[in-house]
Order: sequence, then C-alpha cells, then structure tokens
Amino acid sequence: MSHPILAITSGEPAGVGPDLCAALPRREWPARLVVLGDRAMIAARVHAVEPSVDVIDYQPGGSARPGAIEVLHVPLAAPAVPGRLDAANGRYVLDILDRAIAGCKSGEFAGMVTAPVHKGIICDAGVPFSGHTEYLAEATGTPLVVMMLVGGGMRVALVTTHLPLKDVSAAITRPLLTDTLRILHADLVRDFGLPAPRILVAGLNPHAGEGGHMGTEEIDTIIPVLEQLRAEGMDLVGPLPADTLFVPHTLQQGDAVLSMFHDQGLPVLKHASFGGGVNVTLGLPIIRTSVDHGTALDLAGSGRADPGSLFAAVELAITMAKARGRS
Ligand SMILES: NC(=O)c1ccc[n+]([C@@H]2O[C@H](COP(=O)([O-])OP(=O)(O)OC[C@H]3O[C@@H](n4cnc5c(N)ncnc54)[C@H](O)[C@@H]3O)[C@@H](O)[C@H]2O)c1
Ligand SMILES: N[C@H](C(=O)O)[C@H](O)COP(=O)(O)O
Repeated sequence: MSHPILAITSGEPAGVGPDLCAALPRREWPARLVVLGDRAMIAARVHAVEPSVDVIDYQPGGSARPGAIEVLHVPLAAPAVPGRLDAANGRYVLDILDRAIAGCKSGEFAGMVTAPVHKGIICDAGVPFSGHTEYLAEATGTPLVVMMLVGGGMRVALVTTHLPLKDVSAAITRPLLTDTLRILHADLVRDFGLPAPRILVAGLNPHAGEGGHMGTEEIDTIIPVLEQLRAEGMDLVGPLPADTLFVPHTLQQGDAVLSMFHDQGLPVLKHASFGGGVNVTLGLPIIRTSVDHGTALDLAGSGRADPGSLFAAVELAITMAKARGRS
C-alpha cells in the first residue's frame, strides 16, 4: 500500500497555522504532507521557528522529501503580519480551502487537515462564514455533516454547531436528530472500527427536562427519535442529563457522546484534551480532520504554539484514509 497524500491547509495567515506547519518534519509520517498557502509567507514563518527545514515547491506526481516541507502555492492578497488580522486576506483563506477541496474531490489528495481559520475576519471580508464544517458541506453538496471532536478518551459529536444559543432549540428537529445519528453511527462503524457503536445522547434541558417540568424537547423530539432508531438496531442511551453524562462512570459505557449544542459538549472535551484533540467532519464524501484550537493570535510568530493537535489531526486523517482504502 502506498502512502496517502494529505493537503494541510495553513489557515489564517495572522494565526498560528503557518507556524505549526514548521513542526511537521519532526516526525516521519506514513503520508506525504502538502502544505497549502503562500510560499514566501510559509517559508518565512517556518524559518523563524525551524531555520534548518527546507521549504520546497509541491510537484504533483513527485514524491515526499523527508525533512522538507512541500508547499502548494496559494498567493496572499496582502502581506500577513502575525497576530494582526486583515480582512484583505479573508478570500485567501477560502482560496486555500477551495484548492484543497478540489484536490480531495479529484483524488489528488486522500484528505485534508485544516489549521485554524478566523471566522470573524472572513465574514468581515464579505463572505458569510460560520466554520469549515458548514463550508465543506456546501462545497461538496452534502446536505448534512456532523462535527465530532476526539480527545481525552472521548468522542463528542454535535447536533447543532455554529449558531446562536437562542436558535438551538428550534433547530433540533426530528429529521435533523435522526439524520445526525445515522451519520454518526455509520462513520463510527466505517472509520473508527466500531461495528456496533453505543452512543450516549444528551438531553437539551437541565436534567434532561425533568419529565417535562424543565422543557419538553426531550419528550417531543429526542425520545421519539431514539425509540425509532433503537427499533432499527442502533444502540442508543438517553436522553441523559448532560451534567452527569460526562462523569467517567457513565462516559465509559459508550463509544461516543451526542451533544445537542456546541458548548454542551466541547468544553468538557477541550478541558480534557486541549492541544491534543482532533475535530473531524463526519458525513462528507472527503476526509477532513482539523486541530481542536483556534488561531491563537497571541502566539502567532512566537514559536510557542503547541503542534500536538495538528499531529493528532494528521494521524487521524491517515487512519481514515487507510480505513477507506485511500492509501
Ligand atoms: N479549526 C478552526 O478553524 C478553529 C477552531 C477553534 C476556533 N477557531 C477560531 O479561532 C479564533 C480564535 O478563537 P479563540 O480565541 O476562542 O480560541 P484559540 O484556540 O485561538 O485560543 C484560546 C487559547 O488557547 C491558546 N492556544 C490555542 N492554540 C494553541 C496552541 N496550538 N498551542 C498553545 N496554545 C494555544 C491561545 O493562545 C489562547 O490562550 C476564532 O475566530 C474561532 O472561531 C477556529
Ligand atoms: N467548533 C470548532 C471547535 O470548537 O474546535 C471550531 O469552531 C472549528 O469549527 P470548524 O471545523 O467548523 O471550522
């Protein structure tokens, strides 16, 4: 089996993404890693952190050169200053993603691993953008994808992702919950080697609604969906009160958790694993993994950003590529 070729999108140029790429040659990867971004900017940021690392042009059809960083050039629109966001480069960040997505669709890349982007500055550039997850769904014509973070011994998937808290309840419908569980179940089987995954499903309200006295979404939406999918053979536990779902004794009884909204599940996971976790988009026709952290503008250009999460994201992408026969 040959090694997969992975696109590493360097992300927001004012953030830590380009710095993290400098750490990639520290390991011998069973993959060819191609960094997408502005060649001169990447070289400058890499050499500020790792002066001895060679930065070379990516040659399609070529082969990996151990110890060097291969760059697929995507030109900046404006000079990038570490720590200083510039809306002029909002489109640049999306150009990188578009090139990686095109390469994944065509088979040039086995998958893509994303360094962090800054959602706000892309919106400021005039492009409504709520995250890679939603952008990838649209770019690949996928009606529904599922965000899952992996780390600290946990897998935490979300029913809703980047939307205001006030809109969460209305967004959680029976069709959305049903389809989310189907995608989560299918991808746990395919990519995570779990033939019969047990999924712990959180309630939405305190104490999972306390029998309807603290909210009725559990009774109206969550319980009927779980009953229907259990009848089809899925192993689902819940709805469980979210405050005690993450107690180790409960957590160890499942293979993954399904949280109803972003900050119900992710703070727990990030508390346990920040800097070593992975964000993976389930349900896509392509492989996409990501770091678990943001642009860390305060650390950009300092050489102090921890590459642990990027390493974990690359590892998971390689594992998924093997599971899908993309090596
Ligand atoms: N995958 C992604 O693209 C992604 C993920 C999360 C957040 N974001 C975006 O990043 C931007 C900034 O978000 P934020 O400030 O909430 O979170 P952040 O993760 O950028 O920063 C939170 C804290 O963690 C530290 N930190 C982050 N990454 C680190 C690393 N690799 N090593 C050491 N310390 C690190 C930062 O210095 C900061 O103190 C926002 O626009 C957010 O939407 C993007
Ligand atoms: N929700 C993610 C997290 O907290 O790590 C992050 O915002 C990145 O999301 P995308 O993968 O959709 O960019």
